[in-house]
Amino acid sequence: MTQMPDPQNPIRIGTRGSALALAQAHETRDRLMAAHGLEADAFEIVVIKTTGDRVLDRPLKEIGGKGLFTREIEDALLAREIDIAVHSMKDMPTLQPDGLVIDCYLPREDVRDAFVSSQFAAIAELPQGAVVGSSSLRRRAQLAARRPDLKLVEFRGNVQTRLKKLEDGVAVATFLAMAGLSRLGMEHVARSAVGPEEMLPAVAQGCIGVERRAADERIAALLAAISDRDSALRVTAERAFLARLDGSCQTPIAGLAELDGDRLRLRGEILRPDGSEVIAGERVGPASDGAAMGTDLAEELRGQAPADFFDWS
Ligand SMILES: NCc1[nH]cc(CCC(=O)O)c1CC(=O)O
Repeated sequence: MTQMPDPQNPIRIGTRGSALALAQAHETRDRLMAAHGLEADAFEIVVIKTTGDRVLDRPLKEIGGKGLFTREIEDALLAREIDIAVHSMKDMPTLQPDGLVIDCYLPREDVRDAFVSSQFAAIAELPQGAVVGSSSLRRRAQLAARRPDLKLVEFRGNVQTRLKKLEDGVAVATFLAMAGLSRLGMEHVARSAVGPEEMLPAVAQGCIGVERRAADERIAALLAAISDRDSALRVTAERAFLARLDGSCQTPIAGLAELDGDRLRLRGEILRPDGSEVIAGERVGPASDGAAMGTDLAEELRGQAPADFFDWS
């Protein structure tokens, strides 16, 4: 029989310390409590600082390397300092270290980006030459592709920091994930949601994934009860697409899978960082073929990309 957690031997949930990360860790804990009839004292939330949290003064692409927001948390899992790790799947490398797996995905939040501005209601309203803040390679490239007139400035930091920069007039608009805002109870900050036709979201945007030690059967059984099948199917397709394209985190990539019954529609897009070229495509097929569709779509887009498309240096 599976040994249930108790206050003497709590399940240790590893997470980053940002307000959003903590909200996601609490959501995971609450779902586990509800699924297994446990009290909050059966869990302990362990905050772990990552390189991405520490280095705030440089653009992410300069700090470079994969797993900027995840490596220290995975190390803690492997060292048995925590039992599960809660992640924004958007920030996760496509491969997990030996000994770790992610096979639990929570029901997905809104996948769209939010347009945030006190003066303007949507991208189309931005005047010629307006200054927009974003440090996301994808959002910057997508915006530049649509609106080459806009001026883009770096905008690092958590939601509160970025809103403060807007207030201070560093830029007139920025973008945040709708999912992050709604998990923080800050939906009101979004002036409008940007549809996937206008801005295809990042792979796995809005999806929380729970990582564990592959050999930990007790935790596997606990997590199975809260794993969402639709999220898993969609994120599997999107991450297969990403995995086949990836390499550096220097290539702007977007991808979104949606389910209609058992049919999965996967859209994908790669861009030049300056938005001067966008290569997009889609696949539709049975949901169980998501991974193959992702790989296949990635191959198609790679096939259309000029030889220099993936070297940015
Ligand atoms: N890169 C940071 C990050 N990772 C996940 C989210 C939002 C929540 C999500 O997409 O699940 C954010 C912030 C943002 O893009 O506004």
